[in-house]
Amino acid sequence: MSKDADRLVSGKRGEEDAAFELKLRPTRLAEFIGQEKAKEQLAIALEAAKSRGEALDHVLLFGPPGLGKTTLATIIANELGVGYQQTSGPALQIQGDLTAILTNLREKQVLFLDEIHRLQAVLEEKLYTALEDYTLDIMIGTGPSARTHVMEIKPFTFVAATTRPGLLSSPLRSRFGILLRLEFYTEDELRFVVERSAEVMGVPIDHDGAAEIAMRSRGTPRIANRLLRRVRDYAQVRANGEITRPVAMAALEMLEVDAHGFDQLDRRLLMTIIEKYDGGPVGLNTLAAALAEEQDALEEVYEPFLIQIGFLDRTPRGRVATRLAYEHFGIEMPGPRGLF
Ligand SMILES: Nc1ncnc2c1ncn2[C@@H]1O[C@H](COP(=O)(O)OP(=O)(O)OP(=O)(O)O)[C@@H](O)[C@H]1O
Repeated sequence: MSKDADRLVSGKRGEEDAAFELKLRPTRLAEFIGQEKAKEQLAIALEAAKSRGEALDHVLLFGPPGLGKTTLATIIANELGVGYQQTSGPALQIQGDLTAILTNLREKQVLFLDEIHRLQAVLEEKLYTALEDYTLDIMIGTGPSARTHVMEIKPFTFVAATTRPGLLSSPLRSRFGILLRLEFYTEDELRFVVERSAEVMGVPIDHDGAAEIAMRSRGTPRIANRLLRRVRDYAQVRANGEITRPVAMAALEMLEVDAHGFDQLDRRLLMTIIEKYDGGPVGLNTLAAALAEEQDALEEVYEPFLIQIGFLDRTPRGRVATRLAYEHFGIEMPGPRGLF
């Protein structure tokens, strides 16, 4: 498991998350909290496809990890009443794997491909005709006598997810009719997520306890659910089992998750920019080296939330700590730079 997935406040799925997520995952669109824009767009497309009796257009879901992309893919299949199959870019290694999946598709089913930005280029090209007109070019034989056979496959709905839409080629992007961007959740929405999960898990929690967990969950349901599990343990061992605000606060303090949901790594990231690079700008690769972290993890997982809450700026010359970041750490911001 990567270092990042070990973090309590990472949006990436860790091993322990998987089993819980199966239980906690909403199964219908009406149970899916928040993401109103994406939900409305999807609801209309679903109804239209159902009334025409056709396969739903291909869907691209994008946004930071843990916001509900996999959940939405399963909801799409449930709402359409069709089969669901899941794979991922890194899992597909050879052409034969993809061919086998595509030729075994059932009518109008959903095929979900996670991390599509990590799909190999040869496999991506193979997908083009499958997505465009439900056909597959299959090579028969080798050498000069090789022939291409065009094979028909069943109409299906391709649902792909990515945290890095910018890495997709334009021919691939153009094959999706429905593009859904998932945003960070508000604290109120996350409170609902926490209350709903607590109910499913049979954990007593009051309104304020749920609000405290929501506030520290970095706009991300996966983190909210993970913090809820840790706070539940604390409540059972150190309190009477019920999660109230003081119990949640004490548990999260012990876990070193602060009021913004920052953990040590966020603090280290911002403090490195402030102290070592005078607040920035500092290039992503330099920053990654200074923190001994992977560039991808910084860009995909840590930065989006810090940017969203206005603590970090991504400029053409590099990353910059903002006034809010200085204020958070009680450090005076240096005066305007580059005047002389
Ligand atoms: N809108 C929501 N309402 C309630 N629970 C949600 C919602 N979105 C996500 N969750 C919860 O958060 C967990 C993570 O969601 P999901 O696995 O769909 O994230 P993801 O965006 O696909 O992440 P990744 O791309 O890392 O797989 C799920 O178990 C689900 O319980």
